[in-house]
Amino acid sequence: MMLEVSLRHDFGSFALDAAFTAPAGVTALFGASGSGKTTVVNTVAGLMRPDAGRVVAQGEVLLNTAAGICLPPNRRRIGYVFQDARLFPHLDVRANLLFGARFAPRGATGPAFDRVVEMLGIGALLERRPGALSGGEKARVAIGRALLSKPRLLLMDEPLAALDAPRRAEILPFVERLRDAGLPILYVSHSVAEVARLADTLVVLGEGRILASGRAEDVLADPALAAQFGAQEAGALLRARVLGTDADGLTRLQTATGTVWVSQPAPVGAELRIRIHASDVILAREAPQGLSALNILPGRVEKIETDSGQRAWVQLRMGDEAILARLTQRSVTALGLAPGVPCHAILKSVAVARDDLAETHK
Ligand SMILES: Nc1ncnc2c1ncn2[C@@H]1O[C@H](COP(=O)(O)OP(=O)(O)OP(=O)(O)O)[C@@H](O)[C@H]1O
Repeated sequence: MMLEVSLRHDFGSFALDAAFTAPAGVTALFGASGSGKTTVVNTVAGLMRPDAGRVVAQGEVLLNTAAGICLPPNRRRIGYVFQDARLFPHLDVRANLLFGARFAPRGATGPAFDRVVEMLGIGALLERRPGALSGGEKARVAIGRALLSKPRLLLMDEPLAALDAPRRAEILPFVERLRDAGLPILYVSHSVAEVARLADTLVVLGEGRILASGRAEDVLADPALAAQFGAQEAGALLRARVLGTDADGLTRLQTATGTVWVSQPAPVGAELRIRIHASDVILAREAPQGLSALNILPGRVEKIETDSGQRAWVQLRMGDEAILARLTQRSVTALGLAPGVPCHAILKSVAVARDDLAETHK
């Protein structure tokens, strides 16, 4: 286990009682404003000491209030990227980056200065002060500074929240590169699109409690949690591999249960995540004929969750994966949907998670 966190804290007006574990990869901490995300991240970083808590990173105990252990932030080997970058205004970019390097422990592994500068595309900015940088450039320098401290874990607290859509789209590939390089990341976000694109593990926080924690695709496809993600944003994540491009330009993808076509070009063999919004799914009991929709996948109803309106969330199981559909309760009754019933999902629209992000924030 890469990270184990448990904490209890009472602010008086707000109490937090949360525990989760995270394997390697990107763990997204998702929750509404005020649900306690920053408090969790600050506890991991050592910026906050909870009433009771335990934090273990890669086997090393960073906090154990019961045993009186609480390592100071600079001894935790954790990089922290804040929402507002927090660069030193009187230092140029080079000096800001070198400040991070001062905290790198002797013998720690991680990319060297030149590599970080190249990876983040900040070579032309080294002599500038933060006041002369755009929001996206500041974010990249803040990531660079954190990386140069050679952390064992990177904490990112809504690093893109202060940025506009084009700037966000510019930074995300860098975060993906860090993920692919194997750096464990705890990523705070309340954007479902960001979570769908980046997260391996998803932890959902609500009013100081953990509502769910597990593989991102399982949590996103859980009908009991769909309301947390919102009627517009809720939807499942499927893994797909690019098979090729058809003569008409559509890209053919292989998912666990069938072929899916998307309009975005992608190289053969690439592993993609596709995101299917629950509101873009129609269910049919029989395989439909004479329909313009290209993407139809077979599955079996697993769970149905009615909401307070006239709607319901239906989870369709497809082997190891699942799709979520938002239907009226009238349709659920008319189709005779119940757990175990075989069904076909007609996908009105399928988006590659990467392009989906840009679209969602347009
Ligand atoms: N030092 C403090 N004293 C009192 N209450 C606090 C303190 N820090 C946080 N809180 C309260 O704890 C709750 C959780 O705050 P926290 O910043 O962890 O939430 P969050 O999920 O990160 O929110 P956001 O997405 O808005 O940043 C809030 O109600 C906040 O007012």
